Formats: sequence, C-alpha cells, structure tokens
Amino acid sequence: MSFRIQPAAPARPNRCQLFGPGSRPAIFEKMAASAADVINLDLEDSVAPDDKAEARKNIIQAIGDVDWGNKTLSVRINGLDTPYWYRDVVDLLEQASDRLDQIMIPKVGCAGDIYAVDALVTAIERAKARAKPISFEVIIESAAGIAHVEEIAAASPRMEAMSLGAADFAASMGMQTTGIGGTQENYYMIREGVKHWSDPWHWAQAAIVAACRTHGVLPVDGPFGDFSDDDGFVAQARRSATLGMVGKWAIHPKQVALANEVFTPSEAAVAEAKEILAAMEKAKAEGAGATVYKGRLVDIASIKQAEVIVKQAELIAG
Ligand SMILES: CC(C)(COP(=O)(O)OP(=O)(O)OC[C@H]1O[C@@H](n2cnc3c(N)ncnc32)[C@H](O)[C@@H]1OP(=O)(O)O)[C@@H](O)C(=O)NCCC(=O)NCCSC(=O)C[C@H](O)C(=O)O
Ligand SMILES: [Mg+2]
Repeated sequence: MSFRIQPAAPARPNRCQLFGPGSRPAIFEKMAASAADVINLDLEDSVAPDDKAEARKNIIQAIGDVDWGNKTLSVRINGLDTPYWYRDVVDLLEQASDRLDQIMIPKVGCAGDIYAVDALVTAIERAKARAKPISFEVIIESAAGIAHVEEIAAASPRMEAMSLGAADFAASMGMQTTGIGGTQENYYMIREGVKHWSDPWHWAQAAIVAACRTHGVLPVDGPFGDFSDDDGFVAQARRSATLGMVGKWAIHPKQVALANEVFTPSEAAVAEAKEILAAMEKAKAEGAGATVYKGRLVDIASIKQAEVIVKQAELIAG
C-alpha cells in the first residue's frame, strides 16, 4: 500500500440509477416507487431543446412534491457546451427544495469543467444559505473525458460518482457502432474459424474504476440501450461488477431488478467471504499469514477481498 491510504467511496447503495426525462412528469411517481437506489431526472439528451424550460419547471416542482423516500435524488444538467447548463444550475439551486441531493454533469472533458460548476453551485449555496451541500456525479463519455479521467475524479470534494456513458463515448471515439453498451458484433477475435467476442467497453471501465478508487468516488456503469435484451444487460452488468463498479443505469423500469440483483452480493458469495475471514482469523491465531481454503491459497490480501463483499452486503442491508 502506498503511503497515501485509498479513500473510501461514499457509503450509500448505488446499485441502480433509474433515468427519466424531465419532460415526462407522468412517470416521476413511478420512478419514486421503483426499487432503484438513485433517481436521475434528466434535463439533457432525453429532453428536446424546445422542452428544456418546461422540463426544468417539472423537475423543480417534483423535487419538493414527490415522496422520493430514501433514494439519492439527482438531476442531470445540460453539458457545458450548451446554452442551457447555467440556467439548469441556477434554477435548481435557487428554486428546488433541499431534497435535491446531487447534480449529474454530462460530457465532462477536464477538471476545469467540474471547477466551473462547483464555483457556480458554491456561490448560490452561500447566497441562499442552503443547508445541505449538493454533491456531484459525472459522466465520462468523450475521448477527452477518458484521457483526463483521473483529474476529473479528483476535481472537487463534491464528487461522489462517475459513470461511463457508452453512447456519447462511442460517438466521440469514432467507434463503428450505434449500439449503447453490450456486445458489439464486429469486436471479435477469430481462432480456427470460431469467433470469440471481446468487450470494447472494458478498458474505459477499468480506467474509470481505477480513477474512482484512487479518489474515493463510486464507479458506475452507464446505459444499456436494448431494454428487450435482459440477458445482454445482465452479462454487461456482471462484467462491470467483476471489474469493481458498484451499479448500473436503468433506462427502462424493467432493468432495475436486473441491476439490483447483479450488484447485490449473493448469499453464497457473502457466506464464502465470511468463511475466508474465519479461516484467516484461525490462521492468524496460529501465527500464519496464509492458509488453504477449499484447496486454494488465501492470505492477508484475501481478507481485504472478502471484506469488500461483506461490506457491500452490509451497506445494502442498511
Ligand atoms: C425508453 C422509454 C422511452 C420507454 O417508455 P415507454 O414507451 O413508456 O415504455 P413502456 O410502455 O414499456 O413502459 C412500461 C411502464 O413503465 C413506465 N415507464 C416508462 N419509462 C419509465 C421510467 N424511465 N421510469 C419509470 N417508469 C417508466 C410507463 O409509464 C409504463 O407504465 P404503466 O403504463 O403504468 O405500465 C422510457 O423508459 C424512457 O424515457 N426512459 C428513459 C430515457 C432516458 O432518460 N434517457 C437518458 C439516459 S441514457 C443517455 O442519455 C445516454 C448516455 O448519456 C450515453 O451517452 O450513453
Ligand atoms: Mg450521453
């Protein structure tokens, strides 16, 4: 371990982030009643330019009026390359109730993007004597974003979460696909005439996880566009969870249960993690730093691995 201890990420469940357009207030109550840990009301790409002002009003009203329970409530503002974002921030911070927890900043390309939003948010919070500071989550969805991912993760103490936005990311990178996440038909290797598909999102996800874990931020997998393909969603989510991500977006309510299941450690995984901890306690009492569990080596690093799973389960159980 480095002299610098790795900071813990925020201790709150983030297994599923359910999105809904701010221009569609009829679904807000349904979103609130869902089993998602995080709600993302959208002002950005699911809202047409002519509907932006109305969507802002809908969201501001719903933040105060709807019972969001104990969910993390977040609003995705427009990108810093648009004329909308400052009005999103000003109206949300000046007019929405303190129930708003978080702002999601899309298409961040550098730490300066976060600095700009932070400066505006901080000024309004002071002017309005806001009781609860707003936290930030960001989307990495451009070549610049992934190139500067570490400085972005470190950009502000408000930073709580970071997602991969597969659609804009693919476009920015010039990838030959219109798919949003998941298996890509042409991303394969071939051996003895048999195709083996690989994962084109893997490296960006791994870079996001490393930046997030270095700076105490929650790494999250973004959207999976084909909401008719449950198996594809689950396979993508399992890969993300294996890499260290804590959750995934749902762009349709049917994806919420799928994400919750994947990102909740199974009873068997928790039981095994606890058995490893017990085996290592016994080894320690006997003066050993390593032992054998089910025919394989476990040592002091295994304690940390097992603790990840046990702590995750405890966090979700509340
Ligand atoms: C995708 C949708 C447009 C589908 O909506 P709809 O046609 O209404 O779906 P269904 O008829 O199957 O709906 C079944 C019932 O569920 C309710 N519903 C629908 N959507 C939601 C929702 N998001 N939350 C809660 N409830 C919802 C319907 O009202 C039906 O209810 P009932 O009649 O009572 O049975 C729609 O799901 C949708 O708009 N999804 C969110 C889209 C969105 O927010 N996109 C932005 C995020 S993804 C992105 O931006 C890309 C990213 O940035 C990147 O670059 O990768
Ligand atoms: Mg996007």
